[in-house]
Amino acid sequence: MQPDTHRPLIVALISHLKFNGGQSRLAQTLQEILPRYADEADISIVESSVADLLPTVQRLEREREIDIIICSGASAEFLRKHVNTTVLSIRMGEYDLIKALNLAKDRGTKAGILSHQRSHTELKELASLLTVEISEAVYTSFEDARQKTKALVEAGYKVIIGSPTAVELAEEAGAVGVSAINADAVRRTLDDAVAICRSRARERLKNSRISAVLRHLNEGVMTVRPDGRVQSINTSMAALIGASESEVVGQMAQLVLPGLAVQRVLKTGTGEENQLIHVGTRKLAANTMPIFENNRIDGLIVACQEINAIQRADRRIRSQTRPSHFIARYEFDQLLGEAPLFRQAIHLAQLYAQTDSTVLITGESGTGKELIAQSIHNASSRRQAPFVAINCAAFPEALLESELFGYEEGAFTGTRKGGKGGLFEAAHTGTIFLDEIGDMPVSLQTRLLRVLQEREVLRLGVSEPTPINIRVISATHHDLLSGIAEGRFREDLYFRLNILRIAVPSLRDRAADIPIIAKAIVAGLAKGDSEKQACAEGLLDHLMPHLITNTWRGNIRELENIVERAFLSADLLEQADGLSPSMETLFPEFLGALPYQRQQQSETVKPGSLHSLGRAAEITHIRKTLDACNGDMTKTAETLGISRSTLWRRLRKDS
Ligand SMILES: Nc1ncnc2c1ncn2[C@@H]1O[C@H](COP(=O)(O)OP(=O)(O)OP(=O)(O)O)[C@@H](O)[C@H]1O
Repeated sequence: MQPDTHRPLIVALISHLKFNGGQSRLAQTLQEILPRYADEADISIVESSVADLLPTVQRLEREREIDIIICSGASAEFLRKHVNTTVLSIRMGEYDLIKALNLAKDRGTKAGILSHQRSHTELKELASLLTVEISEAVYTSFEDARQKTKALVEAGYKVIIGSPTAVELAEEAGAVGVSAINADAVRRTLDDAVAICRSRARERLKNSRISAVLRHLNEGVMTVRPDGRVQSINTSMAALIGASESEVVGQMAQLVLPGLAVQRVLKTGTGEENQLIHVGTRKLAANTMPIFENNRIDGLIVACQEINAIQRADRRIRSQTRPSHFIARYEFDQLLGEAPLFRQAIHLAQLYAQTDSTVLITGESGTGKELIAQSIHNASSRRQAPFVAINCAAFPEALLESELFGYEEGAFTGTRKGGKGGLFEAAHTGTIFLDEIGDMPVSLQTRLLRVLQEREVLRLGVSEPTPINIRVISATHHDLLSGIAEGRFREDLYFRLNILRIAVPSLRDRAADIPIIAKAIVAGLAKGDSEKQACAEGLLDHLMPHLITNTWRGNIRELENIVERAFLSADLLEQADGLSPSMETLFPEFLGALPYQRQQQSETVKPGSLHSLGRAAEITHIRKTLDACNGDMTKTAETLGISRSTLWRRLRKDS
């Protein structure tokens, strides 16, 4: 912002009926008081004949901008009508009048007072104090002043008090003129003029601050006068409408921004927000607000933004404020595995990433379905947008519904103030990953189908849908076709989801990858500690034959657990105090007397069988862990080393 370097110019104008070019007494006295204003303003004393008044001022105005002109009564009145510069009239004060009346008294005559426009009511009392007979005549123009002076003189008032012009008129009429406009009166008026200049400087500073703010706003701003015409625009608005300020100032705002609610807001005084208007090929959102001055509408302020810019900002803000769990961390090259079956699945996923179609990923739990979904998102054109994953098996139906669709405040008891957007809305412009889709309750499947068909989402308790732009990737370890046959899964939804399909092989089906993955997990855990790494790798070598047999039914999540255990146990087995645990105790699922073997899902468990006892012990353990974790499913799953969905499934089977 530029500093205010403006130095005000005040012109003290002394007018004379007859002016011969010399310097009047008043001008001389004024000259003496000028130094006191040196810090505030330039003051120029100008004398002129009444006849030359206007050309003189016009000449001065051409030379330099005049801030204020001060001059006496009728001259001030005359100038105000003809020039734009502010004109202050030098008024006689009571003290000036007393001095003038004293003079008249000394001359022993009645005194006539010529006042411009306003009569001095206090004069009568003053006159009685001074024992001078007075008569006041109020005039409005030079000619009027001349007539009134003449009349006073004819009525025996031989002293006429008034402005320098009145003095001349008195002398012209054969009376004595006494000027009531002395240096004091001019000084008072100069003080007023300087105060006005100061307040204008403050106003200018305020305005330049506001203009600086408006100039730097990205929003286009336009101010509109009460008559609906453009008063000003900032540079952003000029760019939006493709016209310069000088081209639009003074035009009807409605022509500049067609369809803008100018007249309506001026009439009602109620602002209108987010009005959609078209300027050429541009779509703008306009906010039109009334400006009130003393309770009256004094114009409008219009703020516009290009819709595209709003959407870009919205995307940027959303991505910056996106919770960390709405970000896909994995990329294809982070997925481990060389087995042809796995590589084929990845190749397919890479191809699908180039499209925007719905993908269904099938495979056993823990095979890496979510990682593949994340990698597809990160390789797709939506990579900058959110990746929102939800496990449909991990929530009770009502909670899953509100999580997915969101709700309006008051839609049900316990709603959050202001409502809450669901995950579909959170995934807008990005990808939603619906894990364990086969576990989604049928009622929600119907709502999901509507979202997929209409591409809009309806929050609970709301009738107005919100349009969304999302890619859907779903995953399941279930056989959805048997779900359809059993009435647990909607066939039409299956066809909607099953457009592109990826089958992720289980670890059993790519056993050759087990050592590769196990090694990578160890390296990750060792964090550069090569001794520890070698130790754990040695231990894993012992376990590897058991891991790669077809009897071990674990997938990568289970492999991670075992490798972590091996990594932590390697130290223990090294201890030479005879207390080190045996391999059998550490890895009972492979080496123990009662090996834990995962049951095939299809396998039925006969009550009373060894398996059913194992299941009962497992459930008891799960429940105990759940209690210890205060019901926190995530913590419980972590402690047990299983996924939330597996935990949920186990608990459901138990209930
Ligand atoms: N190819 C891979 N390379 C490295 N790690 C993998 C790979 N696939 C999966 N993982 C790891 O295995 C674990 C399980 O992966 P993920 O959650 O993607 O499986 P999922 O099939 O989605 O499981 P669920 O059906 O239980 O949700 C994760 O910790 C992941 O890091």
